[in-house]
Amino acid sequence: MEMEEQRSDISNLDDIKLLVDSFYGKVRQDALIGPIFDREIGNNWPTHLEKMYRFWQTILFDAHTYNGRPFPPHAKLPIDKEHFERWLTLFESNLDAQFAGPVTEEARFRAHKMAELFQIKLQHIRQDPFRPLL
Ligand code: HEM
Repeated sequence: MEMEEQRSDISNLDDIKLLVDSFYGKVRQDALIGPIFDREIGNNWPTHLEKMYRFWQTILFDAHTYNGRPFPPHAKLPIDKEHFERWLTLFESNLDAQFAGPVTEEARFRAHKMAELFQIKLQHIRQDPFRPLL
């Protein structure tokens, strides 16, 4: 007999930790974007992961544990369309391998929106670095 698929939705902080840890585990192994993260983050992975738990907790559960500004750390990175596409591919395959449901769909939607917004902002600064960012 075939096993029924039993993915449940993202429903608590432990789920978010699992999502974030497994995603960045894959990111670090990726030949295209892994080195960019590792060069910037160096020994600060635990801090970055903590920040990302808070970020997703704030977005998905309306728990206001993140109050940073997501864009500035990306402003000077050598990232383009292909890097964002890879980021999203890894994010979605990792997401779908573990979770399913409305909160999962919200995570997918927000990841795409942020990637889109970051690319618009990057294009804007690269056109004219002296124009104010925000
Ligand atoms: C290839 C694309 C990307 C690269 C290379 C990248 C890389 C980075 C790096 C190096 C940092 C700074 C880490 C640190 O020093 O703590 C960072 C922070 C962050 N990234 Fe990305 N990122 C990418 C795409 C995205 C996307 C699509 C999202 C959308 C969810 C995102 C969300 C964030 C957030 C929320 C922070 C923390 C900002 C803060 O408060 O300091 N990133 N990212």
